[in-house]
Amino acid sequence: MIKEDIEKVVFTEEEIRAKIRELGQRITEDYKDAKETIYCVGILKGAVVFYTDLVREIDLPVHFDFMIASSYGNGTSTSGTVKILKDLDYDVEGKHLIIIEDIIDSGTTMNYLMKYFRERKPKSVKLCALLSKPSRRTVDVSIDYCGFEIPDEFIVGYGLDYAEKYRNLPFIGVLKPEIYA
Ligand SMILES: O=P(O)(O)OC[C@H]1O[C@H](OP(=O)(O)OP(=O)(O)O)[C@H](O)[C@@H]1O
Ligand code: HPA
Ligand SMILES: [Mg+2]
Repeated sequence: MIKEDIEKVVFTEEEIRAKIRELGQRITEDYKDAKETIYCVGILKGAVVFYTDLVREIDLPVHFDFMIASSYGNGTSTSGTVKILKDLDYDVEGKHLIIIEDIIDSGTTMNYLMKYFRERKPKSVKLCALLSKPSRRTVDVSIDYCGFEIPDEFIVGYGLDYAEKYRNLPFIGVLKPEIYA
């Protein structure tokens, strides 16, 4: 059972659900008068679970788009290089973009992607991240909608992986130290 590999639960399913409801309400309020289409851009794979729950809390018409970006490989720290494995499907010039991400850690991935999105000349671009580790930041990232700030601990679950495992845990937790051995 994968739950046996967890040392402690950091956020329960209920805590995550309540936070996502709050984020969805804030986004709905902020964009309720928007005339241009809103594109919700999920950064796969980590954001997939958060994305599907968050979009259902936004009470406005939105379009779906996704990028696949990877920089961690099988370790617990960034390789420093962001690989884009899938680009956006749509031309987003003049549109409102909401970038949906699971976690901002060193900031490497989002610092790189934000420049990339701005080059596409959207009408606006905002970032919504479920989790942020401010103490780990090596480059600047400004988060418009942040779920939880967390300390410097490697976490898994709710989309977040260690070596591709644990993404399907319904809560967020810290692994037992022997798992990394
Ligand atoms: O702020 P950073 O230090 O760049 O870390 C954050 C990024 O790292 C993880 O992705 P990863 O590269 O592991 O790919 P994944 O989304 O497929 O898990 C996570 O999903 C973020 O995209
Ligand atoms: O704490 C983390 N857990 C899983 N994936 C991650 N990618 C960046 N930080 C993390
Ligand atoms: Mg990711």
